[in-house]
Amino acid sequence: MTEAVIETDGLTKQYGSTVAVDDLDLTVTDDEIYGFLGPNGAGKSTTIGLLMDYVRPTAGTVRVLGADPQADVVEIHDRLGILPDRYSLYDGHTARQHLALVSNTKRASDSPEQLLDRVGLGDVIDQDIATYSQGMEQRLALAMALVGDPDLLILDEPFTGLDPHGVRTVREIVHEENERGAAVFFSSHVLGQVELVCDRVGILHRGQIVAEGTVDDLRTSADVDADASVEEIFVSITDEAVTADDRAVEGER
Ligand SMILES: Nc1ncnc2c1ncn2[C@@H]1O[C@H](COP(=O)(O)OP(=O)(O)OP(=O)(O)O)[C@@H](O)[C@H]1O
Repeated sequence: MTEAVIETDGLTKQYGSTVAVDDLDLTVTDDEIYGFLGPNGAGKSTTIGLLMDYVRPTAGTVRVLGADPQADVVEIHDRLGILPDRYSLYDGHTARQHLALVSNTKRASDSPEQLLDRVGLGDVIDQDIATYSQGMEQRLALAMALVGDPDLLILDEPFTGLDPHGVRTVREIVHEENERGAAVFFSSHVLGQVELVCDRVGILHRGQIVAEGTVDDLRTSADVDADASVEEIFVSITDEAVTADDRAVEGER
């Protein structure tokens, strides 16, 4: 029997006249790898911010790991690993020190060597992170998300800045974590990787889910060829959503 690890009901976030997340009903279960896709500005990072209680909803509810992020933030953060879109690393400190910081907060006892080996940073564990490249920083941020064997991993654009080896490493880690028993929720623009990794995807457009299912489901429902790539499916579905919006605006005139 699966349980929901993410559940939103009518979730809405408005910034002035901009509706970043619009009446979103989203469910992710404890056994799945869910890809959260959408064009720039669709509301992916805002949704993740709402799950993490970095921002507060204008309307609707959120449950993460069965708890309310506004009330049970510590409990949730103890059981969750997050790779945010903008993370802070501290120049003058090593990767080992960064992991120790997260481990202390979570009262976890992971081996920093093992975690950094997994992300390909085993050789630079005691090097000042000021010397790290963008891809190395991204690998360290991923290692920090893995501390404490989380039940849920939320990864905002985990492939950013990574070379092909790094992309493969992330894919392997996502699978390993899922096999260990963690659910994985990640946003991505790297559409080629999505089919290789995700059990299910949701496509967000102007704060609303416009398509959801397995990549095969979406291929069948979208107006594309049977062998269409995820990119072709994505473009077809989001273009269709734009056309539907334009028609609705025309209808209002
Ligand atoms: N703090 C904020 N103040 C005002 N508007 C915001 C704020 N954060 C996000 N927005 C707006 O909300 C909408 C959704 O933004 P969000 O960053 O969630 O999209 P995204 O799907 O993550 O985009 P990207 O793929 O470019 O990272 C955009 O129109 C954005 O301009």
